[in-house]
Amino acid sequence: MRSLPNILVAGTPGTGKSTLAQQIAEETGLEWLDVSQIAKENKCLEGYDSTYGCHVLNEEKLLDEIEDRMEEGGKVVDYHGCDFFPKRWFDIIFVLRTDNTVLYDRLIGRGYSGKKLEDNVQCEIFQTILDEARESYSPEIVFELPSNVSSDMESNLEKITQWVETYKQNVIQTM
Ligand SMILES: Nc1ncnc2c1ncn2[C@@H]1O[C@H](COP(=O)(O)OP(=O)(O)O)[C@@H](O)[C@H]1O
Repeated sequence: MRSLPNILVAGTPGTGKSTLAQQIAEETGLEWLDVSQIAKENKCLEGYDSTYGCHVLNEEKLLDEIEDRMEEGGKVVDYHGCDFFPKRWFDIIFVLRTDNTVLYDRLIGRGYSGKKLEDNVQCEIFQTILDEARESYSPEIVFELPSNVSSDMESNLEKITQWVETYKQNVIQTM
């Protein structure tokens, strides 16, 4: 058991991952690894996908980049995909879920349109990320959390903070 847990926050773009991950870090003292930023800074992005208007992630390079920090424990990672991370890295996975109409408005607000908008809303409708998480990790460590309104965010933060506290207590008891 790691002395501090690693948490993955997954979900379709716009479901609130980076907002929640930052709040978890502030509240619990765990360190937020901003994977998108780390990928940019360390040249882990290559090629350009014109349909989605984004760069293609070199997953192996990103994993090498964050491996040492992940092995230390005490990290919060947020990313839309979750199947390419080593299974051993995470103690718990939260998948944020947002109603399609709410998500649609958030993505429009972010400037998404056309196929990029449609595909992301469909990804949420078909619970693609939740299925991916359940297939990639033990289902008992994968939790689905609603993320429609700000009170959802607050209650998610409270639950996760409580979980981290319980984890720390269990570590102390097993020492
Ligand atoms: N539960 C929520 N209630 C209200 N607004 C939210 C909620 N979750 C996210 N948002 C808003 O939606 C937008 C996208 O959130 P963000 O954290 O960037 O999503 P992601 O990292 O999943 O792409 C932000 O403007 C954020 O404030």
